[in-house]
Amino acid sequence: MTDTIENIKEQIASNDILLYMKGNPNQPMCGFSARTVQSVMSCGQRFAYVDILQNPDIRAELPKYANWPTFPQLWVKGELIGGCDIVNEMFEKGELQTLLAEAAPAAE
Ligand SMILES: N[C@@H](CCC(=O)N[C@@H](CS)C(=O)NCC(=O)O)C(=O)O
Ligand code: FES
Repeated sequence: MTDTIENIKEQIASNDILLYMKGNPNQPMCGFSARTVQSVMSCGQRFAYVDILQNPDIRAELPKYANWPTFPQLWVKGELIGGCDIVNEMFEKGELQTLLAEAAPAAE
């Protein structure tokens, strides 16, 4: 359990844009994850993802660590932004684009 939390902390610390989702960006396994990854991809920044269906330990522990009960979860610069509803609302307002552009590492 502690290893899982350490692993989660490491993932969050080392990825400025990180999406915990069901399935992967090319093949989401749930409508909530599908809609969220669509918005994130539309912002055009590189992002990391973790498929929680392949990582049941993370699926079990992250909701407690994050104090957020469901997936997907979008984390930006070490902070939980939210799930499907929040991310899509931000996208529609144009806020997600700005947030991710500011978080993305400068192009190399
Ligand atoms: N309203 C939520 C919808 C997400 C949701 O309800 N996710 C459920 C079904 S995919 C979930 O993660 N359940 C816990 C689990 O499957 O581990 C959001 O905005 O993200
Ligand atoms: S897997 Fe059933 S609602 Fe997401």
